[in-house]
Amino acid sequence: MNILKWLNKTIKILSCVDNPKYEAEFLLTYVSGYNRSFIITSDRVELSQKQYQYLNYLVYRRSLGEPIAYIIGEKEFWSLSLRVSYDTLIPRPDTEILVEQVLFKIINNKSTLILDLGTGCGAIALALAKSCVNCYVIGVDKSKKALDIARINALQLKIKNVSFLFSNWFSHINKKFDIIVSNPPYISKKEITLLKKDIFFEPFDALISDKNGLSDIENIIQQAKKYLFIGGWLLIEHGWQQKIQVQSLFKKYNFFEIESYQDYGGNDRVTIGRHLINKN
Ligand SMILES: C[S@@+](CC[C@H](N)C(=O)[O-])C[C@H]1O[C@@H](n2cnc3c(N)ncnc32)[C@H](O)[C@@H]1O
Repeated sequence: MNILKWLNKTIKILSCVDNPKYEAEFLLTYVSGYNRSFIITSDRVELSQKQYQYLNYLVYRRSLGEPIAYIIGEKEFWSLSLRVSYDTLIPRPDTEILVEQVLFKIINNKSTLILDLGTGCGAIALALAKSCVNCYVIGVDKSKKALDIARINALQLKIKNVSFLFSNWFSHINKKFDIIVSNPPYISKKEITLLKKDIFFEPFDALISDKNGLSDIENIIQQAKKYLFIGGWLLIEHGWQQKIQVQSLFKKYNFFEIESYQDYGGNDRVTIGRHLINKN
């Protein structure tokens, strides 16, 4: 079968996804190694039997809703190509807002010790470590399999000012940090049923939290001051409807300079607060 015929057939099969043409072309470039302009200008080129069979297998997986990132085992975040697996959440572009806040509002090239709670494939920790050579970042997770992926990513990207360790939130942390960041699970059990089916391929432990999605966020905010130097910052990613509740939790646990920031889609996404006085 030639490229044109395969594309036309695949675009129909993938009509259930948001952008079938883009995804069909993406899978074709991934399997064939041809770039997009070659695909467009040379669409009469025949696919080999091996390419054809492998492509159809990947398209079948995609048609069942499996995210492209799991199919190819990779996702770009902060211009870093990161390995992902079924044990890690797929990093989202919205999370780059949190990285931007740390780098441009708080650090300003100062030497800084950062803790990333719930690091998954290491996206936030690696983006911060790569962008700030004066920083040292520790990423923790309760999923040992996710930590293995994060360590592979650090090795492949040759990022040395980062390390990853097991911890159930703060359970294995015994020092203080300048900055604590987290993109914790924050989706409620009720809300998850309303989301796109792609999400059911991701680890539930990375997504769902009790108390309307706020249980892990509260747990982190409540404990964070013990692990922050005076003047240190806590930054938390949350759901677009959780800003008011998250700001209240920052106030309840005596954080100052509380502010929230929106993602690229204009949704409230990250709330930050500062530890200024030693009062619980
Ligand atoms: C929403 S994912 C975020 C992953 C990654 N930081 C990112 O932004 O792509 C939440 C992560 O928190 C981890 N996690 C959930 N509960 C945890 C706990 N009690 N202690 C440590 N990590 C936890 C999950 O395994 C998952 O990797």
